[in-house]
Amino acid sequence: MSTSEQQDNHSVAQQMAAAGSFDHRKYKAYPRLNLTDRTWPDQVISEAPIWCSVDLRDGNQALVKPMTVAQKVKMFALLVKLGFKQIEIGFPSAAQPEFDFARKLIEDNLIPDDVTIQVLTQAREHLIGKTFEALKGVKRAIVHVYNSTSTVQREQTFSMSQAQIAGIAVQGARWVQEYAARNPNTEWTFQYSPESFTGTEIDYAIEVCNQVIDVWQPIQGQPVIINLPATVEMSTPNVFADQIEYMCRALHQREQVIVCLHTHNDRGCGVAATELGLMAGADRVEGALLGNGERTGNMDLVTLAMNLYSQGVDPKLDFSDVQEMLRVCQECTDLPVHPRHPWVGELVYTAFSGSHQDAIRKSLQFHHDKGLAHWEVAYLPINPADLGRDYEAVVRINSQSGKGGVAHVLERDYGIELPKWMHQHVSNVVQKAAEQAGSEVRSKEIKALFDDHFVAVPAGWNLRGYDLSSQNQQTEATFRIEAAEPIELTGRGVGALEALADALGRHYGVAIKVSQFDEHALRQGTDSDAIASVCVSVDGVDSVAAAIHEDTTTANLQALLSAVGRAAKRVAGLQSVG
Ligand SMILES: CC(=O)SCCNC(=O)CCNC(=O)[C@H](O)C(C)(C)COP(=O)(O)OP(=O)(O)OC[C@H]1O[C@@H](n2cnc3c(N)ncnc32)[C@H](O)[C@@H]1OP(=O)(O)O
Ligand SMILES: CC(C)C(=O)C(=O)O
Repeated sequence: MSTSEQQDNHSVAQQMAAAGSFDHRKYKAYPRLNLTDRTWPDQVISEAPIWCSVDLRDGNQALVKPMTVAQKVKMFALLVKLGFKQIEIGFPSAAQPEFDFARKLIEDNLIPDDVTIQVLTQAREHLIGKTFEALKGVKRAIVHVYNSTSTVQREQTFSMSQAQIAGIAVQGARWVQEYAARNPNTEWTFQYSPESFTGTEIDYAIEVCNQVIDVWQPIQGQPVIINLPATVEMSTPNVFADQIEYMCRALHQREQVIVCLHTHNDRGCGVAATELGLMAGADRVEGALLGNGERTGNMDLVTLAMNLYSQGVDPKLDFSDVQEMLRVCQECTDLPVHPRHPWVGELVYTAFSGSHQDAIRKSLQFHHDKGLAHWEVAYLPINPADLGRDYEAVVRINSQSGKGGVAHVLERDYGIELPKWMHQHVSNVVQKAAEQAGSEVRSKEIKALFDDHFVAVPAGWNLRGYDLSSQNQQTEATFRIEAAEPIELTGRGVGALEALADALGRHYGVAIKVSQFDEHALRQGTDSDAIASVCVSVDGVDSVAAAIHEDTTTANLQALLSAVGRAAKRVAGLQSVG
């Protein structure tokens, strides 16, 4: 490219940037690391990493309204309850509430013996001094010092050379070491982050980290964490994993160094990058509940932990009471939770669509019948009940739903096991209501529709009583029916239903044939209640009804009577006689 072409391109880029035009040519591809002997793709995550929550620091610094001390105490208690053993509690040198919170935890003895607090500081002596002041008297703590090492920050923020920036890191490490030595009653762990690591030339990042490790000398027993942050997520997760594997190979005293990941979610892959980074050799993970944090957030601890859980790996965190976790997070951060948030959103175990509902219903039944050792249910990667969720949310009905879903709701909520031949009839009614409403049809409304359209006795078709006598498999019967004028009919057949069909057929001069019949005990209400469903053909016109009664025979007969009564508007013969 000629110099003038380059100038032209440059000025085009400047103009585009100034105009804010939507033009991808402003951006360039992230450089790949040429790691051809990578081993991470073959690794499997078989145990939980060391977790560290940064909700109270990275999460907090990203809030419109940072948490008050009281909110921080609440969040800290939640994190402890969830099982976090390492918790970054803030940046004590940044603001008085941050300092006060650290003091409160220590002075009020709020830190359980098995929990270690962590604090963040820049590599500046007065801030490090203040940080140690905030930690006075603590049993154990991780002091996390950072400075930015990226090309952009070196050139544009700090105007410093690589050596000068490495000098900040080394000096910061020395200060931390010196201040710690002045407080020997605390068990100290040191942590260093080459902040904006993903914007840093990888060999330079290695150089800086190794200089810090050389100051701290973990080999002499001093625990050291090297945290490799995707401060801004800039690449696909596989590129990040290559970087982590490369770093793990090159760090001094690797056996003594805990390698930690701290990913952000700018490209929406924070969790994926952390997972691949763990496969690439990292030991520890920092993140925030529900992915709170700067910009698009930190890596979501809940998602990562539940991803492990769903693979049969003990996450060493307890999310059995998700509702409580959501409540505290919302109270402390004032941020809503998306209904489709992985694993914990309100709608993530809900199927509205018909084919999903049908598969879930059959799969749950299969799982139950076979008593499978492992959870394998269509569309439900885990059992929602593990997170304290009930099954009501699993199938909800709108116009996208199908007959299987409607049947599922009636069975789940009311113990009504619709026979298969009835599914379509009931679904048609619910579908119409859903289309008219243009929204969800709730369980109670579905039950009301079922009652109105199938169970309610049509006026004039109420069974008042019956007498049966059976001989040689033939039943002779008398039925008392509350028609316009109460009537008494007699009939005969194999069983009571056939006898009633016979009686009605002869009375009205129509041909009545029972084509489908089903009956079962309801598990809800009194034990003896039965539900019967009948499909009859009256002069070739099909009609369906159901009846519920404590006496099974009454339920059967009433279902038949109601089905015939429902056909009355469509069959001439039924209208002409009382
Ligand atoms: C990616 C991350 O999340 S990193 C953590 C970010 N979190 C926060 O910043 C929240 C808390 N921070 C704060 O409240 C403030 O930044 C404080 C209290 C720490 C410092 O406040 P101030 O000194 O007033 O301001 P500020 O942060 O802008 O300081 C910038 C100076 O620090 C230097 N600096 C910035 N970061 C570092 C670092 N990590 N190590 C050493 N020096 C640093 C800059 O070069 C700049 O120097 P200059 O004044 O000579 O130009
Ligand atoms: C301080 C560092 C670890 C940080 O928060 C980041 O890089 O995102």
